[in-house]
Amino acid sequence: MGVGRRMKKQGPPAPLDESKITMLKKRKTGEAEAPPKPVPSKRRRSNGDEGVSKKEAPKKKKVNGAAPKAVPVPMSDDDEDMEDDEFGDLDGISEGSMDSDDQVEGLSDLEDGDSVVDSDDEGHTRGAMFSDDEDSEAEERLTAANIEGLSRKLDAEQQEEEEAAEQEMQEAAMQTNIAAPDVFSDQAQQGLAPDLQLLRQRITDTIRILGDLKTLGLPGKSRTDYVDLLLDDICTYYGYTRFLAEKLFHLFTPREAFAFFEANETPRPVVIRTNTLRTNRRSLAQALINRGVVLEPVGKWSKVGLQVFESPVPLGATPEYLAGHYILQAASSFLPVMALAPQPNERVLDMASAPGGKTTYMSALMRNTGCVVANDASKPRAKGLIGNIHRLGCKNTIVTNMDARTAFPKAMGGFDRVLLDAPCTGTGVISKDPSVKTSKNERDFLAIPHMQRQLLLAAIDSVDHASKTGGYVVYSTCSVTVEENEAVVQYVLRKRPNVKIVDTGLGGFGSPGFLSYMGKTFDPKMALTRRYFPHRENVDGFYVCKLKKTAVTPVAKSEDTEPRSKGAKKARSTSSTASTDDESIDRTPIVDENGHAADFEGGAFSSFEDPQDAERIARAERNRLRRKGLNPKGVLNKPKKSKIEGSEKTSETVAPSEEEETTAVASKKSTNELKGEKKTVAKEEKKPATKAKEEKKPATTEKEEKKTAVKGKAEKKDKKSAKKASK
Ligand SMILES: C[S@@+](CC[C@H](N)C(=O)[O-])C[C@H]1O[C@@H](n2cnc3c(N)ncnc32)[C@H](O)[C@@H]1O
Repeated sequence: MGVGRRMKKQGPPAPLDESKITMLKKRKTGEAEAPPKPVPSKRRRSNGDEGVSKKEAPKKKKVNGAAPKAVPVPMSDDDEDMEDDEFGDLDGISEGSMDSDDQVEGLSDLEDGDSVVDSDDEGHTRGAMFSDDEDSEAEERLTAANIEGLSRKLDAEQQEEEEAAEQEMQEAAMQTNIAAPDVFSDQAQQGLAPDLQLLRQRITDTIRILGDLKTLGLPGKSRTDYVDLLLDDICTYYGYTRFLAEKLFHLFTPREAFAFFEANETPRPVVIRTNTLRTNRRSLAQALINRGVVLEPVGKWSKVGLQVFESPVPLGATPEYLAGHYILQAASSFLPVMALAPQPNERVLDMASAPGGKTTYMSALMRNTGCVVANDASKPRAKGLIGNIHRLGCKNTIVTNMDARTAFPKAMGGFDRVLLDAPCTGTGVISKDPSVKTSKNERDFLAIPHMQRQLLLAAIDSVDHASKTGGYVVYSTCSVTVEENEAVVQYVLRKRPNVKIVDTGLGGFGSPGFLSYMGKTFDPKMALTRRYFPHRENVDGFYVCKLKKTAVTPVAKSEDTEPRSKGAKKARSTSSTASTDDESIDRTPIVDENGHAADFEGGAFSSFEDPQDAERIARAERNRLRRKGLNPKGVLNKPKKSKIEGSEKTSETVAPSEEEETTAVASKKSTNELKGEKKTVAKEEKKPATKAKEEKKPATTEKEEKKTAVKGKAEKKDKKSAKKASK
């Protein structure tokens, strides 16, 4: 982060939005309109900043007029303090704090039951950050050093608010004065370079019309016409492919979709996570403020996050960074770990862990006890993971480099908890990686969810359901699409009736998972899963689901007979109920919700055997042919040709061959990502039936070749004898 580069460009990012929690709190207490209660004196800050409202803060800056000053504060916290910080650092935040009378029953802080405080409450001093009853002097110095930067931030925030208000007023005026605009009138301009301002205007107009189509819609124009136009405009304005724009658009109302696309154009706040194995948040904040960094706690929901507004030094190269006191980590990626809640002395698996943001957080929560197996299939990425583990001082961590789909639970199983932070399309992090806008196609949305399903089944099978302390799996992605989230969870619920969705424990932060989408309904408990959006919570788009395993997964016969690794055996034998391999295998067939036995043919991992999948695959195939300029009906209805003879697919061969292709895409993708995994991929790509066909192929060809050779010789002889005769 350069010196104020981003600040100059676009002002500071808005603080992470906790309004959901706050609103809940207000609703519950009925205090929404009530003025802030006076804070008990022992919790008040003693630096004279009490009552400094957001608006007053900038005045102070003018009076002082000085740059953020380095105020040396002794780093006196001992180990005890470090633990304090992780689990209690925000206790007693000054102006924002409430005494016990104010605490809202049932609305506890996410980590330790503190009441949740609205950071936007009037009278709440934003400068009051690190208050601690025992150390108010240190806090005072710390706040004084940070106040200048915070003031600047507030200035910019205020300006932003004023601009937004003005824009809103203009829009409102437009809405009342102007009749419904004819958004189709300037379509003739298509083909010319788009006037972005006009385009944006048309986007907002179309959204407004869609909000009240009956009154504002033109006669003869349907909702679909308006949605089509809007999607075209969104693609042109923001640079998405039509395919992805449509997919994302349908997650929201048109108005909210616009907010989502807009939010993808601005970066999320820079956040760092305090490594409590090395320091505590207060000491870290103090050290960074001394370097001129402007920051504040990320929000009441985390005890270890710091949101950085401005830094005159690169955050990835400070002495504190090099000493492993913190890691740069998006706020939303704290959430899966918080949901997993690994406990000291547990055995935990992080299935796809590089570069280790979550692994190292788990290790810290476990206070370097127990064991974290951090796996990643990519060797280069695993190197980064090892670097972070060393830098942050994680001593309870083992790094493995395997394809988690096939390696677990064969190589190791019986874990107390498993985190699967799955590889995904990244539609939640478009602001970080805008290439997603154009690079993700239909094929990705088949292959990636397929891989996610395989990984999640493996995650479930790797957990010890009888763990005394755990038995949990957390599934997360940084994508917002339903295919990669609810649909994956729904699939594994069907395949593994021995798991159920449980509360993530992340409180009111985020939105509930979808209960239905595009005509498909999901498990009612899907509402317990959490979704996070850039435009709602000002964090990267994320999905978190927590599952509890309630019984052993039956193992396919082929797996039963396979020798287990020593690690897996040991894990099983140490699990609280299972003393031998045999005992740990529950042979009762697992049935799905329709009473059908779960299908474990061909191993614990399923392939595209679902009718739902087959349908999607067939659709993808038709689209592929269309893209090639072929008529799918013509091609697919052609009589079946043998695979050896031609590459063209017939209707009978579509589903299986697409399956192979999709698996190959998934495998190819992982091969690209994962060097050194080629052997596994090759094995998966070749199915026995295909193999057999291919093995036959040389024999057939040999025969044909011989025939041709004999034929050729005979023809030559004929020609020679004909020549002789003519002579
Ligand atoms: C979303 S990233 C993980 C980020 C990580 N959890 C963190 O917090 O730093 C997904 C990871 O999955 C890995 N991956 C992809 N396919 C995999 C597979 N089949 N088995 C294990 N890891 C895989 C990728 O290499 C990538 O590092």
